[in-house]
Amino acid sequence: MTILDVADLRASLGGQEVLKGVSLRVGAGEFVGLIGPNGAGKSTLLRAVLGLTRSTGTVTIDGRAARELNARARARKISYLPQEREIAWPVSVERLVALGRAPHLPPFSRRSASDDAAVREAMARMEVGEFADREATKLSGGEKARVLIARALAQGAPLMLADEPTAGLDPAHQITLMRIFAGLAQEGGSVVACLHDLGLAARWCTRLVLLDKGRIVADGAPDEVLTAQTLRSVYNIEAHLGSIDGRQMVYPLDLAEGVVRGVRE
Ligand SMILES: Nc1ncnc2c1ncn2[C@@H]1O[C@H](COP(=O)(O)OP(=O)(O)OP(=O)(O)O)[C@@H](O)[C@H]1O
Repeated sequence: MTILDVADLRASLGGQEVLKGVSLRVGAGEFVGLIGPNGAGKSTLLRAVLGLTRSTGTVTIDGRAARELNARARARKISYLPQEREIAWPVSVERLVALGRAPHLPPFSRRSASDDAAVREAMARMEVGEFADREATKLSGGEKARVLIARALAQGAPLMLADEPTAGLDPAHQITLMRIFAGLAQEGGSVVACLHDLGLAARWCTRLVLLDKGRIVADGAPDEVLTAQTLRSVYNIEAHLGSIDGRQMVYPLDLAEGVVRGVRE
């Protein structure tokens, strides 16, 4: 079942065409890592899917044209974790996570028991329960990131779009998050996450989509996408490639034109 269908998406920012005809289908059960160098257009692609950046082409979400969905209906279909981790309001962590349930609540109604359960579960998953009563603006950068991820998880939409979700997280919480996203996919959900850590992307994603200069240049299983040649031509790096437990392993070593001593492909 296709949850997201993007066809010939084009977007321009500051007079430059940033997305140059991107087409992508994401099915239930997929954990897609959207990778590519800085400025490739990854965030713009997520924002265009959400209707936050003007674009041409078509976006279909769970069988319905995205343009026909109002903001609430869209938020029931897509959880979004933006790249910016600013928290504007001095509310408690628990209240902030609970905002994730807002698209599910009829106007002026209180949260139901199942909303409360979703909030508790999301907080437990991201291990933010211990600071439930603290003011969210006063947390550390990584703690704020975990709270915002918990809010996106509480939203409980079938599609999660996450922009650099592991940024600012310590290694244990990065792995926790990748496990959670892999778990969402295994339960039949879909995740598209912009990632710069190719090691995490290779290990946990079921599929990688490599964007470069506004175009998809590779799309497939991690070991098909992360080849020595693509790493050189798109990222300008040499990397050690291998496999652990049958999954692709990537360790960036040096710039492609740099001298890499003692390592042979
Ligand atoms: N508001 C804007 N006005 C003008 N140009 C913009 C704007 N936002 C983004 N861009 C440009 O569009 C291009 C794509 O940006 P985008 O943020 O989508 O890239 P990205 O792949 O997410 O990069 P990164 O990995 O650095 O986050 C970049 O060249 C960027 O400078």
